[in-house]
Amino acid sequence: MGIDWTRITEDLNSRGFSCLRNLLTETDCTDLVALYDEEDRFRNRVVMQQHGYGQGEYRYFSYPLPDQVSSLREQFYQPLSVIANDWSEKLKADMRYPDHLEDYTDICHRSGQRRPTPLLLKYKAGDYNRLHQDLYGEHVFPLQMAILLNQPGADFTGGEFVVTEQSPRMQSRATVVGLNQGDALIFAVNDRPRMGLKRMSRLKMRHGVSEITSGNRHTLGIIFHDAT
Ligand SMILES: O=C(O)CCC(=O)C(=O)O
Ligand SMILES: [Fe+2]
Repeated sequence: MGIDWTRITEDLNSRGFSCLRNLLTETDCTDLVALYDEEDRFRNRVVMQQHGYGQGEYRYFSYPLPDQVSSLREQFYQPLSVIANDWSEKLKADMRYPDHLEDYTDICHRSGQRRPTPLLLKYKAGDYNRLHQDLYGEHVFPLQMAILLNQPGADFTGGEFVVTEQSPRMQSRATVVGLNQGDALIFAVNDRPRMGLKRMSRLKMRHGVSEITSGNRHTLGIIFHDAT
Protein backbone atom coordinates (compact mmCIF):
# COMPACT_ATOMS: atom_id res chain seq x y z
CA MET A 1 0.00 0.00 0.00
CA GLY A 2 1.33 3.45 -0.90
CA ILE A 3 1.71 5.75 2.07
CA ASP A 4 1.77 9.46 1.38
CA TRP A 5 4.72 10.53 3.50
CA THR A 6 4.64 14.07 2.10
CA ARG A 7 1.15 14.61 3.51
CA ILE A 8 1.98 12.86 6.79
CA THR A 9 5.08 15.03 7.23
CA GLU A 10 3.07 18.20 6.54
CA ASP A 11 0.34 17.15 8.99
CA LEU A 12 2.86 16.30 11.70
CA ASN A 13 4.69 19.58 11.22
CA SER A 14 1.56 21.69 11.21
CA ARG A 15 -0.63 19.90 13.78
CA GLY A 16 1.45 17.25 15.54
CA PHE A 17 -0.71 14.36 14.34
CA SER A 18 -1.68 12.67 11.09
CA CYS A 19 -4.35 10.12 10.31
CA LEU A 20 -3.70 7.21 8.02
CA ARG A 21 -6.97 5.67 6.82
CA ASN A 22 -7.39 1.90 6.43
CA LEU A 23 -3.88 0.91 7.39
CA LEU A 24 -5.25 -2.44 8.60
CA THR A 25 -8.11 -4.55 7.26
CA GLU A 26 -11.03 -5.67 9.38
CA THR A 27 -9.48 -9.16 9.54
CA ASP A 28 -6.13 -7.74 10.71
CA CYS A 29 -7.99 -5.87 13.44
CA THR A 30 -10.00 -8.89 14.55
CA ASP A 31 -6.81 -10.99 14.70
CA LEU A 32 -5.08 -8.37 16.85
CA VAL A 33 -8.04 -8.07 19.23
CA ALA A 34 -7.97 -11.86 19.65
CA LEU A 35 -4.34 -11.69 20.83
CA TYR A 36 -5.45 -9.85 23.95
CA ASP A 37 -6.41 -13.09 25.65
CA GLU A 38 -3.21 -14.95 24.75
CA GLU A 39 -1.52 -14.16 28.04
CA ASP A 40 1.91 -15.55 27.22
CA ARG A 41 2.41 -12.98 24.46
CA PHE A 42 2.59 -10.19 27.03
CA ARG A 43 5.05 -9.12 29.70
CA ASN A 44 2.65 -7.15 31.81
CA ARG A 45 -1.00 -6.22 32.34
CA VAL A 46 -1.92 -2.80 33.65
CA VAL A 47 -5.29 -2.01 35.24
CA MET A 48 -5.55 1.70 34.61
CA GLN A 49 -7.65 2.66 37.64
CA GLN A 50 -4.97 1.21 39.94
CA HIS A 51 -2.52 3.86 38.77
CA GLY A 52 -4.81 6.83 38.23
CA TYR A 53 -4.44 6.48 34.45
CA GLY A 54 -8.18 6.36 33.85
CA GLN A 55 -10.28 3.22 33.59
CA GLY A 56 -9.64 0.20 31.39
CA GLU A 57 -6.70 -2.11 30.93
CA TYR A 58 -3.77 -2.76 28.66
CA ARG A 59 -1.03 -5.29 28.05
CA TYR A 60 2.52 -4.74 26.88
CA PHE A 61 3.74 -7.36 24.41
CA SER A 62 6.87 -9.37 25.24
CA TYR A 63 9.74 -9.84 22.86
CA PRO A 64 9.65 -11.36 20.30
CA LEU A 65 6.72 -9.19 19.20
CA PRO A 66 4.01 -10.79 17.04
CA ASP A 67 4.92 -10.48 13.34
CA GLN A 68 2.19 -7.92 12.52
CA VAL A 69 3.35 -5.70 15.36
CA SER A 70 7.08 -5.90 14.68
CA SER A 71 6.60 -5.27 10.95
CA LEU A 72 4.53 -2.15 11.65
CA ARG A 73 7.11 -0.94 14.15
CA GLU A 74 9.94 -1.50 11.65
CA GLN A 75 8.06 -0.16 8.63
CA PHE A 76 7.10 3.11 10.29
CA TYR A 77 10.30 3.74 12.21
CA GLN A 78 12.46 4.61 9.20
CA PRO A 79 10.29 7.36 7.61
CA LEU A 80 9.39 8.70 11.04
CA SER A 81 13.07 8.90 12.00
CA VAL A 82 13.52 11.52 9.25
CA ILE A 83 10.87 13.71 10.93
CA ALA A 84 12.27 12.89 14.38
CA ASN A 85 15.70 14.12 13.30
CA ASP A 86 14.28 17.29 11.81
CA TRP A 87 12.38 18.01 15.05
CA SER A 88 15.43 17.20 17.12
CA GLU A 89 17.43 19.80 15.21
CA LYS A 90 14.68 22.41 15.40
CA LEU A 91 14.34 21.86 19.14
CA LYS A 92 18.13 22.06 19.51
CA ALA A 93 18.30 18.58 21.02
CA ASP A 94 21.44 16.47 20.62
CA MET A 95 19.70 13.26 19.69
CA ARG A 96 20.28 11.85 16.22
CA TYR A 97 17.94 8.93 15.47
CA PRO A 98 19.56 6.16 13.44
CA ASP A 99 17.94 5.07 10.17
CA HIS A 100 17.03 1.59 11.36
CA LEU A 101 14.87 0.53 14.27
CA GLU A 102 17.39 -2.15 15.23
CA ASP A 103 20.04 0.48 15.89
CA TYR A 104 17.67 2.70 17.83
CA THR A 105 16.53 -0.26 19.94
CA ASP A 106 20.22 -0.93 20.69
CA ILE A 107 20.59 2.61 22.00
CA CYS A 108 17.55 2.14 24.26
CA HIS A 109 18.75 -1.25 25.48
CA ARG A 110 22.26 -0.03 26.23
CA SER A 111 20.89 2.67 28.48
CA GLY A 112 18.67 0.26 30.39
CA GLN A 113 15.43 0.67 28.41
CA ARG A 114 15.07 -3.01 27.53
CA ARG A 115 11.37 -3.77 27.90
CA PRO A 116 9.15 -3.66 24.80
CA THR A 117 6.46 -0.97 24.74
CA PRO A 118 4.00 -1.96 21.95
CA LEU A 119 0.69 -2.63 23.63
CA LEU A 120 -2.94 -3.61 23.26
CA LEU A 121 -5.54 -1.57 25.11
CA LYS A 122 -9.02 -2.71 26.00
CA TYR A 123 -11.88 -0.47 27.15
CA LYS A 124 -15.45 -1.30 28.14
CA ALA A 125 -18.44 0.99 28.74
CA GLY A 126 -17.47 3.62 31.31
CA ASP A 127 -13.73 3.33 30.62
CA TYR A 128 -11.52 6.20 29.49
CA ASN A 129 -7.85 7.15 29.21
CA ARG A 130 -6.63 10.35 30.88
CA LEU A 131 -4.46 12.78 28.93
CA HIS A 132 -0.91 11.51 29.18
CA GLN A 133 2.46 11.07 27.50
CA ASP A 134 4.10 7.70 26.94
CA LEU A 135 7.54 8.44 28.36
CA TYR A 136 9.47 5.46 29.70
CA GLY A 137 12.97 6.71 30.38
CA GLU A 138 15.65 9.05 29.11
CA HIS A 139 15.27 7.97 25.48
CA VAL A 140 12.12 9.19 23.78
CA PHE A 141 11.32 8.66 20.13
CA PRO A 142 9.15 11.75 19.50
CA LEU A 143 6.39 10.08 17.45
CA GLN A 144 4.13 7.13 18.12
CA MET A 145 1.19 5.42 16.47
CA ALA A 146 -2.20 4.13 17.65
CA ILE A 147 -4.45 1.94 15.51
CA LEU A 148 -8.15 1.63 16.25
CA LEU A 149 -9.21 -2.03 16.14
CA ASN A 150 -13.00 -1.72 16.49
CA GLN A 151 -15.64 0.15 14.53
CA PRO A 152 -17.24 3.19 16.22
CA GLY A 153 -21.03 3.09 16.03
CA ALA A 154 -21.09 -0.68 15.44
CA ASP A 155 -18.78 -2.07 18.17
CA PHE A 156 -18.75 0.85 20.60
CA THR A 157 -19.91 4.44 21.11
CA GLY A 158 -18.04 7.34 22.71
CA GLY A 159 -14.34 6.56 23.14
CA GLU A 160 -12.94 9.35 20.99
CA PHE A 161 -9.25 9.94 20.60
CA VAL A 162 -8.26 13.35 21.96
CA VAL A 163 -5.02 15.22 21.29
CA THR A 164 -4.03 18.37 23.17
CA GLU A 165 -1.25 20.83 22.55
CA GLN A 166 0.03 23.41 24.95
CA SER A 167 1.95 26.46 23.76
CA PRO A 168 4.19 28.34 26.16
CA ARG A 169 2.10 30.62 28.42
CA MET A 170 -1.19 29.54 26.84
CA GLN A 171 -4.09 27.27 27.72
CA SER A 172 -4.30 23.89 26.00
CA ARG A 173 -6.05 23.31 22.71
CA ALA A 174 -7.87 19.99 22.25
CA THR A 175 -8.71 18.16 19.02
CA VAL A 176 -10.95 15.13 18.73
CA VAL A 177 -9.75 12.87 15.94
CA GLY A 178 -12.42 10.78 14.23
CA LEU A 179 -11.03 7.32 13.56
CA ASN A 180 -12.58 4.23 12.01
CA GLN A 181 -11.59 0.60 12.44
CA GLY A 182 -8.16 0.03 10.89
CA ASP A 183 -7.20 3.72 10.83
CA ALA A 184 -3.87 4.69 12.34
CA LEU A 185 -3.05 7.94 14.03
CA ILE A 186 0.57 9.06 14.16
CA PHE A 187 1.16 11.72 16.80
CA ALA A 188 3.77 13.55 18.83
CA VAL A 189 4.69 11.86 22.10
CA ASN A 190 5.80 15.01 23.90
CA ASP A 191 7.37 18.16 22.45
CA ARG A 192 7.08 19.28 18.89
CA PRO A 193 8.54 22.34 17.20
CA ARG A 194 6.40 25.06 15.67
CA MET A 195 7.88 27.65 13.39
CA GLY A 196 6.51 31.04 14.44
CA LEU A 197 6.89 34.32 12.56
CA LYS A 198 10.20 35.05 14.22
CA ARG A 199 11.37 31.94 15.96
CA MET A 200 10.77 28.33 16.78
CA SER A 201 8.61 27.47 19.77
CA ARG A 202 8.00 24.22 21.58
CA LEU A 203 4.52 22.75 21.90
CA LYS A 204 3.73 20.08 24.45
CA MET A 205 1.37 17.36 23.27
CA ARG A 206 -0.75 14.94 25.27
CA HIS A 207 -3.29 12.33 24.21
CA GLY A 208 -6.17 10.42 25.78
CA VAL A 209 -9.54 8.81 25.11
CA SER A 210 -12.97 10.09 26.13
CA GLU A 211 -15.39 7.81 27.95
CA ILE A 212 -16.65 4.75 26.09
CA THR A 213 -20.43 4.97 26.45
CA SER A 214 -21.24 1.45 25.19
CA GLY A 215 -19.54 -1.64 23.77
CA ASN A 216 -15.85 -2.54 23.64
CA ARG A 217 -12.98 -0.60 22.15
CA HIS A 218 -9.46 -1.95 21.51
CA THR A 219 -6.36 -0.18 20.25
CA LEU A 220 -2.90 -1.26 19.19
CA GLY A 221 -0.28 1.20 20.40
CA ILE A 222 3.13 1.34 18.76
CA ILE A 223 5.77 3.20 20.71
CA PHE A 224 9.29 3.16 19.32
CA HIS A 225 11.40 3.62 22.46
CA ASP A 226 11.58 0.77 24.93
CA ALA A 227 10.99 1.09 28.66
CA THR A 228 13.17 0.90 31.77
O1 LIG B 1 -6.75 3.85 23.10
C1 LIG B 1 -6.30 4.80 22.49
O2 LIG B 1 -6.79 5.22 21.44
C2 LIG B 1 -5.09 5.52 23.05
C3 LIG B 1 -4.01 4.56 23.29
C4 LIG B 1 -2.77 5.17 23.85
O3 LIG B 1 -2.77 5.92 24.79
C5 LIG B 1 -1.50 4.81 23.20
O4 LIG B 1 -1.50 4.04 22.23
O5 LIG B 1 -0.47 5.30 23.67
FE1 LIG C 1 -0.75 6.58 25.21
